[in-house]
Amino acid sequence: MGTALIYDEEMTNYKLLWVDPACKIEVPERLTVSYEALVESGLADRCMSIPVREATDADILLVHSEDYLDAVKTTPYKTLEELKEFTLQFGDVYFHPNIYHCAKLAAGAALQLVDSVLTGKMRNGMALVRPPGHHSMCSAASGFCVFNNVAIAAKYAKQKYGVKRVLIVDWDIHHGQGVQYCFEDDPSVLYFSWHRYEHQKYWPHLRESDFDIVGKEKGAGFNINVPWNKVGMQNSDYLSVFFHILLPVAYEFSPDLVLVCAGFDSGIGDPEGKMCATPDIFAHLTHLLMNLAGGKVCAVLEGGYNLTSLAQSVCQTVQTLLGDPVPRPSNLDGPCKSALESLHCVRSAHRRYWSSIRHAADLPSCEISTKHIKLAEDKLDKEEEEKSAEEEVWPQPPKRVPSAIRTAVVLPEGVACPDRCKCLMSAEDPDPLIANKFRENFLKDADDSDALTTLSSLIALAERMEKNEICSGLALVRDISMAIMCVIQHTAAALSNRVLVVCVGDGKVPSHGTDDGKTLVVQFSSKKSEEQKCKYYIPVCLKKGCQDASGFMQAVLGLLLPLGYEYDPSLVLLVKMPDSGLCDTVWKQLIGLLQGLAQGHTLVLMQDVERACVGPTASSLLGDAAPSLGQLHAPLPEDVEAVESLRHRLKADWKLLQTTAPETR
Ligand SMILES: NCCCNCCCCCC(=O)CS
Ligand SMILES: [Zn+2]
Repeated sequence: MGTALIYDEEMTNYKLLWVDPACKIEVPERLTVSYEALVESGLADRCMSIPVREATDADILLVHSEDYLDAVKTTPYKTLEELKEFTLQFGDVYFHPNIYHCAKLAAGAALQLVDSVLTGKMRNGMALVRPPGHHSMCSAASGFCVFNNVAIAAKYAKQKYGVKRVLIVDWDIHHGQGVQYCFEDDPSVLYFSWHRYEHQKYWPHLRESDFDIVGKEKGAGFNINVPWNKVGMQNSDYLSVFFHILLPVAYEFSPDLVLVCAGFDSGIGDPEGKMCATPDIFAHLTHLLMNLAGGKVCAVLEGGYNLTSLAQSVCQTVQTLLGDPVPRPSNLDGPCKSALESLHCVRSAHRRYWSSIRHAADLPSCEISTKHIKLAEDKLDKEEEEKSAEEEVWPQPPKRVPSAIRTAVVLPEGVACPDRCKCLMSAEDPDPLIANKFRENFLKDADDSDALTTLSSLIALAERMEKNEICSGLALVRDISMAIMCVIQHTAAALSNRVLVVCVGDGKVPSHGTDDGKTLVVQFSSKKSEEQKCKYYIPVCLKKGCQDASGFMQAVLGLLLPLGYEYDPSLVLLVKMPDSGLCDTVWKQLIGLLQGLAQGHTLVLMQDVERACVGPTASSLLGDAAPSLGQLHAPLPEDVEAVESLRHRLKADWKLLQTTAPETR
């Protein structure tokens, strides 16, 4: 199954017909530059183009009132003066004779995308639409939005396909208040939004956009607001919120469908957002969502007003939906103080609803109250306009060239090569020099020619991954620790290399290279390790080892991913120790998530008895979405304690582990 792309140039055929400074940025070119960038980069051709359709009245009435729909229906026949008059009843939006038609196409595009994914025709997809939707409400247009495309899509998915739980991730820089109002008492739709807020000083200046608004009645806990109280937020800030709020809750919620209010005004250079996150961050945000709901992710364009930044961010998102490896997360230097305060506030507001963040520290009541400096809005907006917007510049996103071979395997005799994989067995005798080195350093039994063959194939695989000829690999070996040593020593030889070694299960893991940081070892096991712990050797002791999905996933999302992203390895060596107790679905989730690192260069080592695991492992390495884990129960208190105490001990060295602002004395 492929990636759907839904776009129709008819949606460019409306624009602002009068002077209105607040609306002048919402131009037809937003859509043309996005689509043309996809065509130019060859990404459009790799997608399946799905036609738009007009949303029907019934579709629109899933969210909007009849009065509102009837009123909007009159706009095509209005004169310019009547359109201006009609517009005055709403805020920061404009009407045009053709905008009703385009609004029906935008909503219809989202529904076509949902149909393609929920019928199983497509794996995931993106709809490039305007007008955007997330600000529009039951009976009102707002913030350039006429119909709430994503809210309609969520209602439609539940009604037509019986979808039980929908996750809406709104990474646009504005609060989608229309979505919040639509689902605030609905526990079947989890709405997550971050947004520029500045303690209510920023548009739309709503008290209900703050972190303490969590949803109503049965919907309490299913509305997550992350206010950014300063501009200039960077990649680290966004990733920290994913690792420590969105992902733990999303995995606990276990959605059947993920809808993204994909606004790119949260990217660098945008005049509205004034943030500093670079376009490649959207590759990571998309990737981190792609193992939820069995990969059923539907992204619908919302905002984005810097045409360069917008086009690059759209390409980063679509290329990730297509399954291409994501760029390395360069120089993440940890979340800023203001982001940590927001993180702390949101986690403490939601800890009572979600067991995955139950342990979050409570808010000291005095601090960080939701300061509402209600200043005169027009004064503020004017201030905003006056400041000269210095042109932001940022580097081109790195080229993301998929390897010729996605996954290669090194298997013992008699183990079938999984389909879509390349089997590597060095037929010719290994280079005598290397063979001797192996004999001296690794082989217990010098004449063990099998081991020699396996090791030389393994190194050949690692070398071809380094050259990006092969993206990921899987090897079945008899002696796991020998294989680990061999790969680490080989890889460490190249100066710029850093290897993240992730071990699941008990067993001795070589600590070679952890003293100088060339290697970072994270081992999940049920045994306390007596090994001296240092910054680069992190044993994670879980009560049931890797058998309890909740505890394990909490450790992966809140500990392993932040560490891995901050460490930014060139290779991930993922080792499944014998009898790790890890079930296939959790194993596949782990493989899927770790491919966000090292441009997807994941090398999996398993004991040669694990033949049954070759197929499932290969499937995940090939980019197939991992099956959903189902709703996760509360992690064991011991596991929460273990992960929390590790995080507290390590956060001085690893800034992405922080979830609260450092004590300000
Ligand atoms: N520049 C400061 C004034 C704020 N103007 C807000 C205009 C509505 C934005 C809505 C939007 O972008 C949809 S994603
Ligand atoms: Zn926006």
